[in-house]
Amino acid sequence: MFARNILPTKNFVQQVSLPPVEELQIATLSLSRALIERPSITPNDAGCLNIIENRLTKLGMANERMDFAPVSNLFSSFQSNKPMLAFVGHTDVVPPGDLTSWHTEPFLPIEKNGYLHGRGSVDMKTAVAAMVIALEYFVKLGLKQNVDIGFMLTSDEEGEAVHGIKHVVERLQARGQKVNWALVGEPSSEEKVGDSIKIGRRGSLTASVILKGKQGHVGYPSQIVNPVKQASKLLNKLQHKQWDMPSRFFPATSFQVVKFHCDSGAENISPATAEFVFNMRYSPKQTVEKLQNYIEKKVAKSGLEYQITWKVDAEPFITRRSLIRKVVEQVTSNSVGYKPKLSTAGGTSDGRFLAQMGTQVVEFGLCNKGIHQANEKVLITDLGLLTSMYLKILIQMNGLNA
Ligand SMILES: N[C@@H](CCC[C@H](NC(=O)CCC(=O)O)C(=O)O)C(=O)O
Ligand SMILES: [Zn+2]
Ligand SMILES: [Zn+2]
Repeated sequence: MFARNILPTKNFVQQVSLPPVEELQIATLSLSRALIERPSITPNDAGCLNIIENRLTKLGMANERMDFAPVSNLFSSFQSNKPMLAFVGHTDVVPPGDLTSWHTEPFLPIEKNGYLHGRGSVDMKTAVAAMVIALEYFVKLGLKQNVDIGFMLTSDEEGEAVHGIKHVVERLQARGQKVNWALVGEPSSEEKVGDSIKIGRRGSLTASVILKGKQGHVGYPSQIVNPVKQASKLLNKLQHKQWDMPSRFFPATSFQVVKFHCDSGAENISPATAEFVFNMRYSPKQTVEKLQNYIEKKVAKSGLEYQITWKVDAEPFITRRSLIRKVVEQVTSNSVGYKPKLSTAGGTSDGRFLAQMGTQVVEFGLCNKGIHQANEKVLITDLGLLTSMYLKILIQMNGLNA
């Protein structure tokens, strides 16, 4: 249980007669299936947002398409001029990859042994469906809406992520519109729904390095400079370096090589260049400048001519104390009996764009086992559970601001 002083004052959920979880599950499953059968490989939305837009319109929401071709974006709200709680998510999915690794068709939703199978079932069409169903039931309850409820959805989260939520946030900022709290539905849970929520994310930094040597006959080593020798020495150092230690909320900074290329075109010629790309997920103990300076010095030490190109994909962010976090913690512990771990592990998320506009961001969704893998699947019973928790969050957030 929580210490009393961090609990929101009242449990408003207790005062409401909630729909049966089974009913929520059936509705969420049906909408999830409709979304999964659309092959929305990033940045293609494949009609998912139209389905959602139609349902939100029926609830009396004002929908704005903020598309930026080929990306589709939807911003919806009740336009009540009250502080806003926004549900944030994406309809795009990563490509299925090697089809022979799949036991089912990626874009054919199949229910088998208690699981719903299909690309996007984990990440994150089911969570988008759960958000919509939770709001439909919340509206049906007829409670007073003390906060405006918004939806911010995109088809560009898995790809470049440049014309998706970032674009929507820029449009809202340009007209002075604020989002007070954001609930991102990325699959934050580990073993059981609600056992882990994300309260921030590490930064992401990518670099491409080209080391230039001297090509020549492999049988005359004194006449050649093989850049692979320097590249492997350098990578060995960078891959084994302890960049920093984990802190209370952040895992340590990590370094991963994602591409390595050298090819002279023949077996008896050493290559003229070695090229590699690495990605770092960095904690707030680092800065981009610090990492760049360190790595550039090490590359220069190779003694070879080189070229480095940097790309800052994401800055780290964290939401420390916030109402939305308290409410999510309260709802999970009251619903499933355990307090979620507060995490910042995993990839980056669109939460970073909202954090930049001062929004309090929390990510809470289904279990992330199998994310981006072949044979993606979720437990069907988890769908009802997640929807009921989203519904309780809506009830509690609206009560708290009465
Ligand atoms: N390429 C874009 C956006 C990449 C976002 C991606 N995020 C996830 O996979 C989320 C997974 C999770 O919930 O942990 C990533 O981290 O690469 C960019 O780099 O900006
Ligand atoms: Zn995702
Ligand atoms: Zn993803």
